[in-house]
Amino acid sequence: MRIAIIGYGKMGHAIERIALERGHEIVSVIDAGNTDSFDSEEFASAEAAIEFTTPSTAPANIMRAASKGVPVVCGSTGWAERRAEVEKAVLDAGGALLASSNFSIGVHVFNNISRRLAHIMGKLPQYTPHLAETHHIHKLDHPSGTAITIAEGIIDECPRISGWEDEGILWMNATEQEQEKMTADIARRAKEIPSDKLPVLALRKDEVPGIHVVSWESPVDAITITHSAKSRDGFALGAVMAAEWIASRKGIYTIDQMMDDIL
Ligand SMILES: NC(=O)C1=CN([C@@H]2O[C@H](COP(=O)(O)OP(=O)(O)OC[C@H]3O[C@@H](n4cnc5c(N)ncnc54)[C@H](O)[C@@H]3O)[C@@H](O)[C@H]2O)C=CC1
Ligand SMILES: O=C(O)C1=N[C@H](C(=O)O)C[C@H](O)C1
Repeated sequence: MRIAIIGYGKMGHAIERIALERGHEIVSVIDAGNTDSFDSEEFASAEAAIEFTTPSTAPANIMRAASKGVPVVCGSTGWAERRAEVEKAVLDAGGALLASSNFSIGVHVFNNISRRLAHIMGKLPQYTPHLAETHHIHKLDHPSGTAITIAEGIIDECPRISGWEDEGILWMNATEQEQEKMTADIARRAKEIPSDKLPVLALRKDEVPGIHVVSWESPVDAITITHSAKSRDGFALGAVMAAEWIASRKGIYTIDQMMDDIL
């Protein structure tokens, strides 16, 4: 099928490689310097566009692609507050959108396990939850979109957890002295987080593609589940599969709808 790539950074390059491996044609590549290509015939000829850019640019890109009649798969994170506006614009344009904080099949499995665990923990008040995410130092948003999605799953399933709270960010490439200060700030903030809130901690280190850790701790033990991405290929493969899935559809879809359909 004919695919347009919006955002030719780390994910855009991985998506291009995997889309070509799966026999697709890349008809248009749009990055910050050539956004006028949205108006090109090549872009309009795409059967789906895959958007991985930045929190501030994703909403306009999705709406622009939808206005050209191209179904959109969006992996950009950090724009949740504009979701309703974007979805309305896509529906008004008669378009299609599947936006997800994480396209990896493994994260989909992990999230289901985390939800099940949270459901069980609803009956075990001695366990306190914690969520930590680790990503590369270039990441613009925190906590990660995936962490927010996992947190929302825990909140849905465990009645005594009514929300999540940002515990802070720890830059692990900082000097020892800076790290000590950040750790002290995080510890101070952690003490202020009420027991009905899930603390979410962000760590930034080197080129880590993405690690998410959910733990439930009681006075006598701890249960910990981890998803660790080995590269960006799992995210890129899921995004290309999502483009294949959405090409013939109209409307707003979730990753769960797609995964339930294909798995
Ligand atoms: N949903 C998922 O599975 C995943 C989501 N992400 C998210 O995807 C986004 C991109 O991640 P990376 O590729 O690692 O970032 P990156 O920084 O390597 O690439 C972003 C690209 O977008 C381009 N860009 C900026 N403004 C633009 C505009 N107005 N139009 C078109 N292109 C524009 C930049 O020039 C850059 O090439 C981030 O929000 C990240 O959190 C990343 C990995 C997996
Ligand atoms: O910025 C990244 O790299 C990633 N972002 C997504 C997120 O915010 O959850 C998905 C993945 O963890 C990598």
